[in-house]
Amino acid sequence: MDIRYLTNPKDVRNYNTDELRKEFLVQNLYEPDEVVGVYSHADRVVVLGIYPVHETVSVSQGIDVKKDFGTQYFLERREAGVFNIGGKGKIIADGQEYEMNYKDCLYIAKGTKEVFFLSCNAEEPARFYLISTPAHKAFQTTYIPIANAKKRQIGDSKTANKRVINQFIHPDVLETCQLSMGMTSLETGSVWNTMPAHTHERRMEIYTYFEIPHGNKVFHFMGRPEETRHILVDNYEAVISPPWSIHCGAGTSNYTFIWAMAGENRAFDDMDNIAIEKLK
Ligand SMILES: O=C(O)C(=O)C[C@H](O)C(=O)CO
Ligand SMILES: [Zn+2]
Repeated sequence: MDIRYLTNPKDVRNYNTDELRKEFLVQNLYEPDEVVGVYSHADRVVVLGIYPVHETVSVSQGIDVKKDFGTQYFLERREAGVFNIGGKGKIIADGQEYEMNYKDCLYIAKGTKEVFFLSCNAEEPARFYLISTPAHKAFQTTYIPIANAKKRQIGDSKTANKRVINQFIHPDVLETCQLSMGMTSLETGSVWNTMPAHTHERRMEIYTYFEIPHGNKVFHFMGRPEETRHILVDNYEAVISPPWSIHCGAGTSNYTFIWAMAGENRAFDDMDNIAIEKLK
C-alpha cells in the first residue's frame, strides 16, 4: 500500500510542485477490477478506490492486511464510509446486499469481516470511493441515500460560493466512532468551497473532487494561512489535508466533492476560520 507519512509545515514550505503533489495528491485511484489504496499517517486515514468492472472485488483485494494493519481482516479495528460515484453497483457486507446508486453512501461498521463490490453493468461500472478510520466500537452498518443526508445551504452567488453541504456520516444522521463524511455540490456559477478558508488543527480532512466538466480543474489550496500553496486537482483524484493546513478550493467551473474528517471529535463546525485579509 502507498504510505504517506506525516509532514511538517516547516519542511513543506520548501516543497516544489512535484513534491507537493507526491505528498498530498492521490491519483489513479480507479483501476479496473482492482483496489487502489493510500494509507495516510494523518489520523491513520485510509483511502481506497474500488472499481469493479467485470469481477466482484473484495475490499482487501491486493492488500497485505496483516502487514499494513496487523489484523486478520481490514475492518477488524476500523470503520468505513463508501460513496458510489459511478454507474449502478452493489456492496455485499457480511452477506447483506446493498444496492448502490449514484451518490449513495454506505457506512460499514467495525467488525465487518467480508465486503465485496460489484457493478450492475460492465459498460457503466460503479466507482466506489472508500475512506476508513480506526474504530474502537461496532456501530450499525447503514445505507444512506442522498435524501437521508442532512442538507445545509451555504454561501452566496455574489461571492461565487453558493453550495449545498450534504452531511451523510454526521452525528445528526448516525453514530460512528470518529468518521464524518459528506458531499458538497456547487451551484452553476459558483466555484469556491469553504471561503473563508479554515484550518483543521484537531481533525485531518481528505477530499475527492468529481463532476468537474471536461477541460476544467480545481485549485485546491493548502499551506499555512500566511504562506499558501495550491495543488491542481482533476476529476476523481483525492487530496490529503494535514491538520496544520488551510483548506479551501476554487474551480474553473462548478464541481462536487466528497469530504471526510477524522480526529478529536465529530462536530462538523470544529474548524478554525481564517479571515480573508490574513491569507497570503
Ligand atoms: O463547502 C464547504 O464549506 C464544505 O464542504 C466544508 C467541508 O466539509 C469542510 O471543510 C469541513 O471542514
Ligand atoms: Zn475543511
